[in-house]
Formats: sequence, C-alpha cells, structure tokens
Amino acid sequence: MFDVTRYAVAAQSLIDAGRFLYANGWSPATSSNYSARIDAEHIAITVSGRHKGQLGAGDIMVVDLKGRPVQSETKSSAETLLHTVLYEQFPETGVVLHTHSVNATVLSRALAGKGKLELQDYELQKAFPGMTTHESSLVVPIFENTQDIVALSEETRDWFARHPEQPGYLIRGHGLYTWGKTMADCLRHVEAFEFLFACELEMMRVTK
Ligand SMILES: CSC[C@@H](O)[C@@H](O)C(=O)COP(=O)(O)O
Ligand SMILES: [Zn+2]
Repeated sequence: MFDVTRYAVAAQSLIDAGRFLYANGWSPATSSNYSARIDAEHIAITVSGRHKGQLGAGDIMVVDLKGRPVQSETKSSAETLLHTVLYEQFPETGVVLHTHSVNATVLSRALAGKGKLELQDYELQKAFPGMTTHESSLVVPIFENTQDIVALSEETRDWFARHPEQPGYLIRGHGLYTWGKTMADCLRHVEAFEFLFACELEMMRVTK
C-alpha cells in the first residue's frame, strides 16, 4: 500500500502543474497527462480525459509501476505505460509531464523523415542535467505517433536503455514527454523545451 499523505502531496503538485501548463497553452482541450512518484512502487497520475487546467482531487489516482490501478475504479491516463516505463527505467525520476503545445506538435511534424531533433548552440540547454555548455549537443528523439501505447512504451524503453542521459522525447504530431527528480525540475524542463522549440521554428522561418 501507499502512504496517503505522500499521495496527497503528489496529487496537489499535479493539480498545480496542470493550472500552470494549461495557462501557458501547453495542455489544451483535455490533452496531456502528468504523474508524480509516491514511493518505489506507486505513482499518482491523472485520470483519463480530464481537463488539465481544472484538475481536482478526484482527477488524480494511483497506479503501480505496471500501470495497474490501486484502490480506484477510474481509468488512468490512456498513456499510463509511457509514464511507468520512465519510473522503472530511471529510479531517480520523481515526476513525468506530457504536454501538447503547438510548437512541439508543429516542430515534430516539420522534421519529416528525421527521427530526432538536434539542439546545439543554445545557452538554455544548460537548463537540463549534465549540460554544462551551449557547445553540447542535445538529441531529442521523435517517435512516430500511434494509438498502440503498449508498443510505443516498449519502443521508448529500448531507446532510453541505450540513451539514459536524455531528458525528454517528442511524439510526432502529438507532443512532448519530459521528466525530472522533482516537480520544479520537470517544469523547468518543459519550459526549456518550449523555449528551444520556439527558437528552432523561428530559425527555420528566418533562414529558409
Ligand atoms: C484530447 S486528445 C489527447 C489524448 O489522445 C492523449 O494524447 C492525451 O494526452 C490525454 O489522454 P489522457 O487519457 O487524458 O491522459
Ligand atoms: Zn498525449
């Protein structure tokens, strides 16, 4: 079982994150899903289909690291397995945020035929762990979108087993997944990615 106080703290952090992410236009129209670790075997995660700018206590539930509901009749996010894979793969991960911004959606489509976005020469790359200079290269994989979340979760598991240092990925025409030790870390990653996506799109516009 899980500790109820730890659950309440995790749930409130997801509710607050939803308000912030929705207000920035990064989680429109019930899109997105968020989770926070409760302990080694449990995470708090958003219930499927809920409006992320208006989350309340009843919109957060608990699943184990296999994605199975714990003490809940509601259905967890349709993309629950994309979260649990990350908690299993990276034991230090405390929070996973998935967003659906315009820039993440457009950029992932604009890079047609490329399975990755390469970021270099941006000072803001240093918002990510292990990035100490703009000269480093940050490779963000772009997975093809699919409704087969089991298959996509396996694909991401394989990729991150081979590339453990990466802080996020894109799904084409869909959105961003990023994670961090704490909610503050993970929100910083969302903001940094959004800034970098906007820069990349603007670079494409002015240099074409
Ligand atoms: C509103 S369409 C977006 C969904 O298909 C999905 O990609 C998403 O992010 C939210 O799904 P959810 O099941 O609410 O977690
Ligand atoms: Zn989504």
